[in-house]
Amino acid sequence: MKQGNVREAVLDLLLKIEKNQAYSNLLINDTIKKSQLNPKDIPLLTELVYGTLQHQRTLDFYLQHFSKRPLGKLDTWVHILLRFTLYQMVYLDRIPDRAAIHEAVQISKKRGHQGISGMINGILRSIQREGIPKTEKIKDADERLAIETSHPDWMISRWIKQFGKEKTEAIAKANLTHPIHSARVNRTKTTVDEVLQSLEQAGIDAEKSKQVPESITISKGSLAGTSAFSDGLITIQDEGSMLVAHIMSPQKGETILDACAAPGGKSTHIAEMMENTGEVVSLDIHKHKVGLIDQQVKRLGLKNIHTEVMDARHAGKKFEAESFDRILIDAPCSGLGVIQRKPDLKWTKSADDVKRLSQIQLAILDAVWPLLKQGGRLVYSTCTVDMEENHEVISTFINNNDDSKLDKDMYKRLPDAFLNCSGLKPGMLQLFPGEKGTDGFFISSVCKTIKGGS
Ligand SMILES: C[S@@+](CC[C@H](N)C(=O)[O-])C[C@H]1O[C@@H](n2cnc3c(N)ncnc32)[C@H](O)[C@@H]1O
Repeated sequence: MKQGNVREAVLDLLLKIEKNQAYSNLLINDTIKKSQLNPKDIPLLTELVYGTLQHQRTLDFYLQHFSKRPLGKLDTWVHILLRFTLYQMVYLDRIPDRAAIHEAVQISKKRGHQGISGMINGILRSIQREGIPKTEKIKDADERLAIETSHPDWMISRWIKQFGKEKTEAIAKANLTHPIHSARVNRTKTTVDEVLQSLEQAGIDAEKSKQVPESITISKGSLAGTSAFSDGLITIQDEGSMLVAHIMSPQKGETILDACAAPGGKSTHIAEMMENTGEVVSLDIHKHKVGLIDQQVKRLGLKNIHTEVMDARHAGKKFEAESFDRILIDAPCSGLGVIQRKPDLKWTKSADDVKRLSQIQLAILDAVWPLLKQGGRLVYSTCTVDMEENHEVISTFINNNDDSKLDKDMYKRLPDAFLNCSGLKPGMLQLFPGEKGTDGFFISSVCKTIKGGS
């Protein structure tokens, strides 16, 4: 397949993402599976789709200087074609500008009339001649940061208010870099060294993590088709997520509730730590997602996970009060910590989503709390960087429940590498993108006091 066709696939994908608000990662995987694309073209397709989504606002700032019409008035396909062609010109050194422009003009001739291809050619040639405009002229410093790092204003102002300017700049810049790929070794079946040997034979570059004992980091190659993956020796998982099971610290034979469990990354980690003893009850509100947990349980050869389709807010109807030793709520959230992997979240999420989600998070906490044994531990986590969904949800919950208290010893169960995290507070850890090479992630541990005890 010629490169021109790859770019047409990119245009179709970006149009679908823009119009249907479909998730980029799901759509790309689906397109790759269904299309006849030459495997050699897939890295370019992925780079153009993710890169354009990631740098969308900066690209629009540049384009607006050269377009006579407001960008919002252009046909969507024209706007998107300009965006991803400019992405190649600004960010991809290996593609000559004239080649990128030529491809854009060819596509525009197929899709539109002569006038449109002339306009596209005109805008792109002007940028090629004059260079991109400077952002220094943007007077408002917060708006400049938002445009330079391609984030919406509301997100940048929120982070500045919550974490300060310096931290916000670090988060926003880290969001533009490539995420680190890591995987968890299933120590019920094998060891880290054995997995590394097997991956080396499969041509994958991987090494032991310096941060989490059961983690390996991958610098080259895809794990999906390897025997280590199909034989259930590894699970692809970010190291921030791996910390959850460490903070839970489940003991052999315990009964654990994972209230929002699909696709099962953390349930399976907990079950592995319990070495196939006890029981992990894994709930999810969506039936098809519970099927995904079942697939992972089978692949990993685990015997101690029981799955059920259930809205965690109704768990009290099915399970007895004080019946679980530990509970995990890995809550539905805005996902602002995984922008490196899902850049479209910047353009689809809003401050209203954060508010709505924080109410659901609190409702789930309230519903499952009675199910925790006295003296037990509840771990709450999200993959977001936002105080309203994180610190505030936990503080509100603790204020409303006299038998709850922050677990001040939580840090003792963290691997040493995380003890100097800037977001570590008593009973709470906010991981920021870029700080420890993990996703932006939040974990809090809450203890249930024993009646009549302290
Ligand atoms: C962040 S994801 C969980 C990821 C999972 N813990 C893992 O590590 O693979 C949140 C999950 O909560 C589920 N969910 C949303 N609302 C729920 C509810 N009211 N009750 C139970 N599950 C819910 C979603 O379907 C989603 O699968």
